[in-house]
Amino acid sequence: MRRKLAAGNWKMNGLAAQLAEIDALVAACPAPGCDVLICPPATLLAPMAARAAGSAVAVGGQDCHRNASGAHTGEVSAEMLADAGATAVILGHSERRADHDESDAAVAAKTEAAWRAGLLAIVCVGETEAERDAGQALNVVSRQLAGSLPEGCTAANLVVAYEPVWAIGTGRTPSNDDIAEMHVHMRKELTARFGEEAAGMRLLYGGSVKPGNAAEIFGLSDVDGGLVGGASLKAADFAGIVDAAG
Ligand SMILES: O=C[C@H](O)COP(=O)(O)O
Repeated sequence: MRRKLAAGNWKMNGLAAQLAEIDALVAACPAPGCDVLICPPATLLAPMAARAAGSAVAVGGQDCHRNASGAHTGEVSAEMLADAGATAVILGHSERRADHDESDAAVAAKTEAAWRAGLLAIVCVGETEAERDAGQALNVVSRQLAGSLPEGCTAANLVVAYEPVWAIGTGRTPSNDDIAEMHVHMRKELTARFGEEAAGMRLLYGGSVKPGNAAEIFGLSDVDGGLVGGASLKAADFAGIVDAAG
């Protein structure tokens, strides 16, 4: 039985004043029925981890460099994330693939870096609207999985997040049938490559998840929780999504 995961991605949002939302989330989720993770901007990681210490809310990073340290101005390593209190890191988000030209190979290298630092890697995949319209969604995700996942993926070190690019921040979501089809497809691909281990890997859906649609989406075949952007910024909204996952 896979324990569901409700993961929040604050993206480039949040100043110190917003740490009050973590206090509220911790108070609202004393004993959640799923794993709960918030990935703030790097500037808030350490203070957020300190405030969430001892609670059911874990914190994670939004990206990491492939190297542990060195002359890479502006970058943050997986070791630094772990040092700041992170237990997980989002990798290969479509915004990073688009804004920073991250290739599948770069995402695979970052995944290995995350493991080196003891972090859970949450690897994102997903098609554009043009790719879906062209009937290529399954193929695109297969290709991304093949290139972005290194050897050695296990249920304990990997989560895959399916985020159709056109559903992110738009209020639009695929049909339930399309979400289920993709998740079943991903499980099949992961099983072909990683064998029985794939049965325990958690597959998240992301893209316009809200308290109002979370329970329905999380109830679909092979959907093991969500990666949530906008609706993770307010504790009241995210607590509703945590409830839906539990
Ligand atoms: O990482 C989160 C996703 O990009 C989803 O964002 P959203 O919930 O604001 O659509």
